[in-house]
Amino acid sequence: MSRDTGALESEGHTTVVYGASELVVGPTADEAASQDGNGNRNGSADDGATLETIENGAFVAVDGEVVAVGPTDEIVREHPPENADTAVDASGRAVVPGFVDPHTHAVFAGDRSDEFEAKLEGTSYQELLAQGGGILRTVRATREASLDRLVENLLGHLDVMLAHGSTTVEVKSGYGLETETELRMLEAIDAANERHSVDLVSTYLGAHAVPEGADADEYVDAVVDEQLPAVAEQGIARYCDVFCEEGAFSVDQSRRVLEAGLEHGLEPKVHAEELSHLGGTQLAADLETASADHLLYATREDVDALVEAGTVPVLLPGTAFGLGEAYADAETMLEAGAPVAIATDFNPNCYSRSMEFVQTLACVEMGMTPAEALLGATRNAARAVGATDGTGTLAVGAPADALVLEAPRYAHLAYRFDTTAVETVLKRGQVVVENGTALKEVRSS
Ligand SMILES: N=CN[C@@H](CCC(=O)O)C(=O)O
Ligand SMILES: [Zn+2]
Repeated sequence: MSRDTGALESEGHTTVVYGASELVVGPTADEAASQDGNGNRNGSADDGATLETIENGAFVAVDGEVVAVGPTDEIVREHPPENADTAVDASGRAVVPGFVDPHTHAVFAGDRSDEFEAKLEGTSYQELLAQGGGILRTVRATREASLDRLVENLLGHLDVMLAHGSTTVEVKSGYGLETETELRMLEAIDAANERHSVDLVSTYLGAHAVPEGADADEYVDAVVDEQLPAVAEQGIARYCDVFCEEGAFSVDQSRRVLEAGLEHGLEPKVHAEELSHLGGTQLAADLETASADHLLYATREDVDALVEAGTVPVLLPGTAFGLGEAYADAETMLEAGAPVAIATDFNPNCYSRSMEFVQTLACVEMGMTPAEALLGATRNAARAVGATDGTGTLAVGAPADALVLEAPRYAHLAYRFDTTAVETVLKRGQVVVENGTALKEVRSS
């Protein structure tokens, strides 16, 4: 993740956001200090107790970094809004940290809307894949797409994500399944990160599917011997991920890929227990991966292993929603003390770019509270992508990535499921979305 790229120059810039009916700073101090920091399940049952909020709150940022947070009267006395380069009157509005979307496949080409219709008629996700559809179909379209096309597609998605409050987004490769296209996807992510004010975290996912006509073991050889060294040489991926699933990669094959990634300096992540229980979660715990993602079929033992390993469970309720599957057991994870994160999983099989909708699903379908969902979309999501600089909070020292809601309470994020509740987005202390519309400064050429 790069903080000095994108369209924004923040040197010397001062920002004051004041008058917020509810300013969400982040998790309560105790939780932030604790190992789990998951919210209310181990402590108070009071929803609001999980987040530090300030009534009539304000914050100040200098050079895109929060330098003061507190009650508006105290803050504006020291930092009069009229002296600031950016001043936002948030009266009657909740202000929350910008969302971190820690799991997306947002760079791709092609259209799979007809597969949605096939699924409605009863064809399963795995059947589509076995017929050369699904991921393999997007692979064919992505291999044919130029770098410029992929960058433009991704920038368009980032505009939508930003307007829905995502200020940091993880993006995976995985629709190339050969060196040239995997590198082109990672280059597209790198180029979009340079040009767009959303911060991107880049993940290499060469082991996303077995290419058509290939043998899985031989393909793993190609990932380990050819793709990974080439990706590492370019230095444009932070993480290495693998789809550990029947019909994709076994636990042993997944381990080979992730261990080879580690040798090349890429931190591991796993798509685990999405469509069946295969053992990817135990592998994640064994390798102490940054995150284990999906977890629809994870057992209590798996969850305990994740907690022990300090691996963040990333839940993707949009995928279960789209596939009509049962949801991951978030409540068991929270009760076990796991710092549950949530993500869109935006991809051609899960067409949602909205972390707000994900918060609604987290609450309505997975039994999370609005506070747990917001923590999952901010601080815990930041942990899943290794952002340890305060991203996902508005505490002093954190990047000043903030959302002003067209609503008086943060609970509206999960409560509403119509249009966006996000009115204004600040990235590193500068307004990049106003009245729900991305400003042209969001992108550079
Ligand atoms: N499950 C594997 N990968 C994606 C889906 C990608 C696709 O269907 O194109 C996921 O995380 O949901
Ligand atoms: Zn995924």
